[in-house]
Amino acid sequence: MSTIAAFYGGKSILITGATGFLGKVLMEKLFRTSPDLKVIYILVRPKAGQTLQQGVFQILDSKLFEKVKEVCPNVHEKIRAIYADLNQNDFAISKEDMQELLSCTNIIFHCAATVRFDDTLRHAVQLNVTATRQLLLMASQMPKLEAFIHISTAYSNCNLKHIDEVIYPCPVEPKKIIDSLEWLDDAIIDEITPKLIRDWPNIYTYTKALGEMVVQQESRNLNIAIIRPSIVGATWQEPFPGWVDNINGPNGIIIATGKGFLRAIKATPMAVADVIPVDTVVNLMLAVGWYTAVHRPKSTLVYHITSGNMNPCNWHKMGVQVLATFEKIPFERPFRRPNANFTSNSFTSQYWNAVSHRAPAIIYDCYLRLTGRKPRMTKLMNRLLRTVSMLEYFINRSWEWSTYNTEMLMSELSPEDQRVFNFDVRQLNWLEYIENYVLGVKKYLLKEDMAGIPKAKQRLKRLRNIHYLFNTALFLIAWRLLIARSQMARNVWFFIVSFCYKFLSYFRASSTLKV
Ligand SMILES: CCCCCCCCCCCCCCCCCCCCCCCCCCCC(=O)SCCNC(=O)CCNC(=O)[C@H](O)C(C)(C)COP(=O)(O)OP(=O)(O)OC[C@H]1O[C@@H](n2cnc3c(N)ncnc32)[C@H](O)[C@@H]1OP(=O)(O)O
Ligand SMILES: NC(=O)C1=CN([C@@H]2O[C@H](COP(=O)(O)OP(=O)(O)OC[C@H]3O[C@@H](n4cnc5c(N)ncnc54)[C@H](OP(=O)(O)O)[C@@H]3O)[C@@H](O)[C@H]2O)C=CC1
Repeated sequence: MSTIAAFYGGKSILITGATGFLGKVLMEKLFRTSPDLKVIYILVRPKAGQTLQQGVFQILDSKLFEKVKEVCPNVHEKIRAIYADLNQNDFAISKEDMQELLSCTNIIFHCAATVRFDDTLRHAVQLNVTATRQLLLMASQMPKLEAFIHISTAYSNCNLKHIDEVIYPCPVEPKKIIDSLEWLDDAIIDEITPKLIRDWPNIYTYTKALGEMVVQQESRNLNIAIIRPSIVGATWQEPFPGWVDNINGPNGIIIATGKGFLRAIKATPMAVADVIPVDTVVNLMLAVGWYTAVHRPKSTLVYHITSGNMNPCNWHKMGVQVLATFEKIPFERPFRRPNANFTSNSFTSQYWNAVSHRAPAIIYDCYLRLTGRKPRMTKLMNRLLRTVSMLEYFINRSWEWSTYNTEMLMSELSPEDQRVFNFDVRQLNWLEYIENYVLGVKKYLLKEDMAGIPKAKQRLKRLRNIHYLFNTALFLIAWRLLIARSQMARNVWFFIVSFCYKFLSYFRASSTLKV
């Protein structure tokens, strides 16, 4: 029997961000390995036109929870959804619900966050910093609390090249920022944001760093641990390979490439693609929850869950395998044939954007106009290029994350726990993982049927022929224009034509002689 699975039996667990990508996989694993847990409280913000119960059923109806329903048929009775908005004071939780949470919770997993790179500083601080502070305050009033697990990101200190499993101080105290946001107006906040975030690439990573500082400062005598995953990708093994449910990070790029919208990207091919499967992250989270509660380390431990130092894969290898998978399993109705160029040069990148992205979009919009339809491709392309430009920072650099605490924890687990809660990324086969990832994007994100593959392959052939035809026509037009303007081009042209003519005459003469 797994010690970790047994530990969660009979426990009341509070999860924030349970409706998100990581939160759902966490709940699934908890129910599957510890079906005898008492209850999972989830803090859910109200959604228009949906009751809390409908929201829970929607989550449980997903394919992700199919196995759970077999091992834990009464799973819906063990989820207690609580109305909460982490942007509000006291999270807008009712008095009764708050009382229940305070008196019953044993373990907290704090996953909720805004992961948008372009959020306003006010909103990102509210969610990633102030809400964390408020949750810690709540935690300090929970008599039965055994562990508080805070989910941060490996990029919270991405302004450094080598990152240790420690909490780094931020230049400005989180409390000062929280206080000043109360009285500063939005226009001034926008103005000072670049000065505040300094060498962090975006508001998201900056506010996650502030969130960690808050955890350190407000930890009181709680048992706390911080987990820092790198780029969280589709499931590797559990409950089945390839599960994804949002377009963040690589997912959107895989769709844009597979659909033929994105054909070049400014990336450093040899930079480490530090993707980490979501089930690996969840296994570490559960192991950390157990270790923190049972072993009660004296200080707040930080755990890195990254792939680069143990089993590195670079963007070149990842890109080549993604493209190879599109050959076998193409996406339906692509705009152009998937192809991609990596370039680390700004000038070449702009050239590709003009030739491979903007020009085809303009041509397609002209076609839509001519056929009486509303043009839309240029707008879509501009939004995509804006998104890609925001991700570029992360695909043009490599970082080194130390993983002493994560390795220490691995060595503390029994062989059974190492198997059930496997977070040893050295066993990951990248080629297999990437293929399943792309397949998962097709099935679970795009909801495409595998029966459509032959038709998609036919369409790709047609697109290839159109591509060749278009390039030949373009070449001939360019050549014709060149001939009209340059004596040298004319001479070359006449030389080639007369050479071909002589060759053909010789060939005809020699074949006539043979007869
Ligand atoms: C040398 C030779 C090599 C040969 C081979 C070459 C092959 C190359 C081919 C490439 C194959 C693919 C391989 C994978 C490459 C992957 C690159 C991946 C980069 C990953 C970087 C991740 C960085 C992670 C850092 C930190 C990790 C974390 O801690 S948290 C999670 C990260 N958070 C996010 O990812 C959120 C980012 N998103 C946002 O902030 C917002 O979405 C936005 C600001 C980018 C856009 O916001 P907007 O207001 O416009 O609205 P929104 O509704 O959100 O979306 C608008 C449109 O944009 C599309 N969209 C959104 N996200 C993505 C995305 N990631 N990729 C692509 N498209 C995206 C979305 O569909 C919307 O489209 P429309 O509705 O049609 O307008
Ligand atoms: N995905 C990744 O690549 C990485 C993620 N992380 C970290 O992992 C954690 C989870 O990320 P992930 O699951 O990918 O993110 P998602 O965006 O998928 O999920 C975010 C969750 O937070 C909830 N949330 C947002 N705002 C509020 C609010 N005001 N009140 C209540 N709940 C709210 C969302 O609820 P709703 O469903 O209502 O929107 C959702 O459940 C985050 O802390 C993130 O920083 C770290 C590294 C990489």
